[in-house]
Amino acid sequence: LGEDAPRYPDRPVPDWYRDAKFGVFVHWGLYSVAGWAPPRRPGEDVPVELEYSHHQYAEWYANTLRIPGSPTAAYHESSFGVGTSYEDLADAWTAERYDPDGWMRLFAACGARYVVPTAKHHDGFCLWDTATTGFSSVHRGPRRDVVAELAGAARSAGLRFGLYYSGALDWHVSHFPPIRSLTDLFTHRRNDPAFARHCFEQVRELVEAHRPDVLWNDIDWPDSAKAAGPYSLAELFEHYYDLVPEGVVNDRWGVPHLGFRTREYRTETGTPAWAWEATRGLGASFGYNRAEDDTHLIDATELVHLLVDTVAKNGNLLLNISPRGDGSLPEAQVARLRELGRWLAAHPDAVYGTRPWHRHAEPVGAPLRYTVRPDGTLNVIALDPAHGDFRLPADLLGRPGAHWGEGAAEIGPDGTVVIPEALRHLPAAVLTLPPS
Ligand SMILES: C[C@@H]1N[C@H](CN)[C@@H](O)[C@H](O)[C@@H]1O
Repeated sequence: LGEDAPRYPDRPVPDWYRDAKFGVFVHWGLYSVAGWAPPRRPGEDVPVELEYSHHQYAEWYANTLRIPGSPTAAYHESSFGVGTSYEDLADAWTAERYDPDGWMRLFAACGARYVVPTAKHHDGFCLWDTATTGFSSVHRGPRRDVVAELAGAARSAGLRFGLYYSGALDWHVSHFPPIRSLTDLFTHRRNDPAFARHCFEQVRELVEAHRPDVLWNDIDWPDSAKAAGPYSLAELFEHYYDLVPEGVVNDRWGVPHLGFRTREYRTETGTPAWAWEATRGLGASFGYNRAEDDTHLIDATELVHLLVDTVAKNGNLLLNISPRGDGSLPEAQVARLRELGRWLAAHPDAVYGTRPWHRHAEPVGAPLRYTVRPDGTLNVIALDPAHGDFRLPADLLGRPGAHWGEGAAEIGPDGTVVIPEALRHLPAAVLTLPPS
């Protein structure tokens, strides 16, 4: 870094974030009106040359639509007619079933401790009362300050409130050809000072109006803001932390300052020492995709396993929900969220406030995950207990006081742990071992 490179703060990730473990991501925006992408089931892939023309992310609709011959271009014309542009959809966005309080009460009931809605995605449509553009939910479509309503509803529901911002891409103010490759993704974006100021001013509005507990930037930030000076990223971070002392940022700003690291539809292989967050949709898309059905969604048991595996590896899970354009929540997604919430409500001490053990799982043998409570109690979490009894690893043999929640656990001299019949239907059963 040159001598004029700005100095970035070195801040620990706040305990509230590390203790929270589970958040809900909300991708809701103009793209939710069309709400369509080529659906993709778990494990399905497309050849790399079709990666962007057949993008599975429905929130990429504005880009995919511009790729000649793409399925999205065909869907758009057949659904909205040849003369309708993506931006015309802004006036068709009524959000008549949008219920911010209902959303947040549901997320809190499902065990989320924080929520991160999109304030502006790559399409450039802003969901707050911004002075920087008329392309917003206040000036067009819903004619509502969505971010303000979500911030109030989240905090009334006892949730920490974060905001997603697309710092690298804003297709409303950029005039590049459509992104058709990973190379395009990093070249078809503005890095000029005018755009850097535009982004700075938008995020400053959001920070000053809503004091978001999380600033979740995506992909990168305009390069011209990475040197010291007015409208620089360093200045924005300083302003943010002054106003939000317990605030935290992610790792997608393109500078040597980060809070938690992010993994999108991926996980960590081991247990990193740093705080990180796994994020994914319930299906293959973050934005609502009407072409997805139950077979495209992760099932509830896998969801519990994903959360437990992530927490055992020192991570948080930021699970996305995709509201429809009218503001209603897809029932199949809500059902999975509620199922996860039921498991979490019955096993809060296995997750919230825990920290990793010295290993997250067993290299071979029983599918176990480990977390440690603040008092040193070890949670031995058996995934899929229906598969029956398992053997405790040698370093846990002989530790007294093993419990299954209410009752003492039966452990044979060879370490065989009998899973009570009453627990075998659960996505995961939690055996506790008192501090050694
Ligand atoms: C959380 C996801 N991040 C990607 C960029 N990696 C976005 O392109 C995508 O639309 C979604 O917002």
